[in-house]
Amino acid sequence: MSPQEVVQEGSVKSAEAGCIKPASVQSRAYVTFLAGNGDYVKGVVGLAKGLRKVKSAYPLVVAVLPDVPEEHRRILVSQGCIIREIEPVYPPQNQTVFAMAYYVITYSKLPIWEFVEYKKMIYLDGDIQVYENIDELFDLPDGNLYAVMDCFCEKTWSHTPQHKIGYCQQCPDKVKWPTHELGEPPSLYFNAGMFVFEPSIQTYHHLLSTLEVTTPTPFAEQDFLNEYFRDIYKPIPLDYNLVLAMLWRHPQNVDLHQVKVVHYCAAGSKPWRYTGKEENMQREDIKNLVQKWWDIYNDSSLDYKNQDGAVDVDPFVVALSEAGQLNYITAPSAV
Ligand SMILES: O=c1ccn([C@@H]2O[C@H](COP(=O)(O)OP(=O)(O)O[C@H]3O[C@H](CO)[C@H](O)[C@H](O)[C@H]3O)[C@@H](O)[C@H]2O)c(=O)[nH]1
Ligand SMILES: O[C@H]1[C@H](O)[C@@H](O)[C@H](O)[C@@H](O)[C@H]1O
Ligand SMILES: [Mn+2]
Repeated sequence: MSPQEVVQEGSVKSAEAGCIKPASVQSRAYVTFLAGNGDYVKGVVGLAKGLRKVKSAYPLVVAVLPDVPEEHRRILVSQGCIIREIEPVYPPQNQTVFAMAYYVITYSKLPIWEFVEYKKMIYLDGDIQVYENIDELFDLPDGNLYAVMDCFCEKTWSHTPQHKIGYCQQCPDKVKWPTHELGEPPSLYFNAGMFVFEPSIQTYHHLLSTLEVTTPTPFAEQDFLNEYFRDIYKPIPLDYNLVLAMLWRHPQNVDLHQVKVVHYCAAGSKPWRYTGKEENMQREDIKNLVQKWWDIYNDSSLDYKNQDGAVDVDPFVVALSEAGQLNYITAPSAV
């Protein structure tokens, strides 16, 4: 039997466990985003293997831009991922200087709202690793966007009033927000490398039409999503997206033993590019976390083909998947 099975009305049969899951549970997936022909594909392979290691019950969908080469798509399918090609989304023309020049491509994350064959999804950046099962987040009440609060202390934030006065929402009592001079403190702000959301075509169209009249800002789609979802944003514990700078900026807020998800976003921390030369990269905790990522990436027992019950992927299914035609077909559970 092929691992991919067509969703029948109401329920789906899992090839691995042979059990019937209600449609409401089956229509859940993790989703990540991949652009270009560079090395981020390694991050996504690591993520697929990490989700498998923690026995996540849901597949990993990879939203790929047209510039992701065939070879990379094949690698991802062979790791049990579902490939969905998306069209790029561009911000309006502007002179904006992004915090990182390449953040211009992260607006292309927005088409994941079109994946309405899933009722609920958890978005994860390709530079994230999942060390404990987080499937429970799918059970959070509908109607909100859930994510972890960001930290404003790194240099990338130096353009903001928060950074300039030393205020951070992670530690709001350390330097108090000067309400007398600046009015109300800024709304809670999430890191957009991880969030729980509900796909919706209506929301997608509204996101695009709003983007057309929104001036780009340094944190690109992260700023945009924060503004757009301001009223329904609900913070979740930082264990679900440890932004690495928290380790040296707010160590009192972090208990590494509790952390389930690590986001290798600090400068120099992407495991597949790690040299140890950048600031803070010689810390023992960072070296351990980079090693932990490699341990999963290099563990061949976590390759999809080596999983009990996994079947070699049918090349025809691969081709269809690459063409973006498999919207209504599920991947095996646990990616
Ligand atoms: O060449 C690239 C660059 C990025 N990506 C994808 O885009 C994601 C975002 O890039 P980074 O993870 O390098 O960026 P940061 O973690 O520093 O960025 C943070 O800020 C960004 C824009 O402000 C986005 O919101 C991003 O999701 C958020 O985690 C990557 O994980 C990856 O999934 C690629 O596929 N190829
Ligand atoms: O999303 C960005 C990014 O992940 C940065 O690397 C980090 O410094 C941030 O605080 C942030 O907002
Ligand atoms: Mn990231």
